[in-house]
Amino acid sequence: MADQLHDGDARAQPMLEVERLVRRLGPGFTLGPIDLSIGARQIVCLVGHSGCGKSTLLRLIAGIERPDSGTVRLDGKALAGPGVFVEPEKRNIGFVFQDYALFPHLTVKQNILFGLRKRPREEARARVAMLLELTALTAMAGRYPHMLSGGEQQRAALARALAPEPSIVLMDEPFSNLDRDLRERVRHETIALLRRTATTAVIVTHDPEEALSTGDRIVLMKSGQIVQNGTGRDLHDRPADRYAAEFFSTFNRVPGIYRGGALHTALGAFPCRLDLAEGSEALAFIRPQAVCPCMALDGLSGAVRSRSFRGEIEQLELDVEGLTAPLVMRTTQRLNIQDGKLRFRIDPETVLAFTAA
Ligand SMILES: Nc1ncnc2c1ncn2[C@@H]1O[C@H](COP(=O)(O)OP(=O)(O)OP(=O)(O)O)[C@@H](O)[C@H]1O
Repeated sequence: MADQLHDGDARAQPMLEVERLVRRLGPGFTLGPIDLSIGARQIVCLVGHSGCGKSTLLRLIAGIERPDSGTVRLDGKALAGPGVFVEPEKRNIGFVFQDYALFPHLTVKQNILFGLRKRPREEARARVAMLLELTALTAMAGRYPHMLSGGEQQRAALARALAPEPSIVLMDEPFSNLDRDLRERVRHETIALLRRTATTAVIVTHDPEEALSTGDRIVLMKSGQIVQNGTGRDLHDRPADRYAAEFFSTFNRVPGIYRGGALHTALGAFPCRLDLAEGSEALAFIRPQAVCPCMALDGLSGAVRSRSFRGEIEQLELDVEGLTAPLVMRTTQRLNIQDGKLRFRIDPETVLAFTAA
């Protein structure tokens, strides 16, 4: 699988290394200290809610912003650190901005050629032709940016960023200007292109699904810090804390008491390990799809408060004795509910437990 393949690369050959990186922005926000290592050919998604510092970290790597302390190293060469600061244009880093920032007065071809000014003419021409073909823009080479669709502009911006053969490409919310359908297709094409050209990339997004489906690794940030760094499966299935859990999924939060290595709730006891004293309050995080309809008479039961059919799945809210909030259930089963009551069980495999505070 791609995940494992690229994970292996990260350990063998770190390409971008960020160590103890700190940037203070005014009195209210400090980024870091950040430690991050990215392997060659990895695609890393930087995610987190608005204002958590994703763009600031990207700008520090690019050199658009200067760190207060810490180091940035690319291919073993220090770009920022004590007594060192390499200007952005000398970093061998490609950048794709949210608005693509194509030069409006230059054609697609001229935009791509821009980063190749110092190359011999023939070599630059050949490279532009290759990139136009890769991005399926050959027929549009003579058009100006305003004559392109959003998806085409995005591809042109990527071609321009890839032209000088950068060590790494940084992309800040590169798909957010596209509408939903186009967004998925352009994202797919972009990732395929990054793979085909064996490009290392860091992509900023605030969209959890986009991160899960795009990144070999996901770096989740909160208030200027990295909360968790791992594969999509790690972050989705084994979130480090409540913030990480709730960033990627919705949950029923069911209160309970931690005792004897299990969380005892109104829905049963769930084995878990928490750094809490016996008898402490804690929360079970139960995914709606872990609430499963069942026939067993000794199972749990709830009164159906609402039903919402959504095509592939149906979402229900159940009033369950001992719970103050309705329990949300999502199922692909077609339910035949008599007398407004439903029996269910909880799949304990996916239940998470967190401290209540
Ligand atoms: N030049 C600046 N001076 C002071 N504060 C700043 C400056 N630039 C950004 N900030 C603050 O730093 C924090 C991080 O900003 P940043 O743009 O890195 O977040 P982000 O995670 O990329 O957010 P978004 O998803 O909304 O783009 C925010 O609270 C922002 O208001």
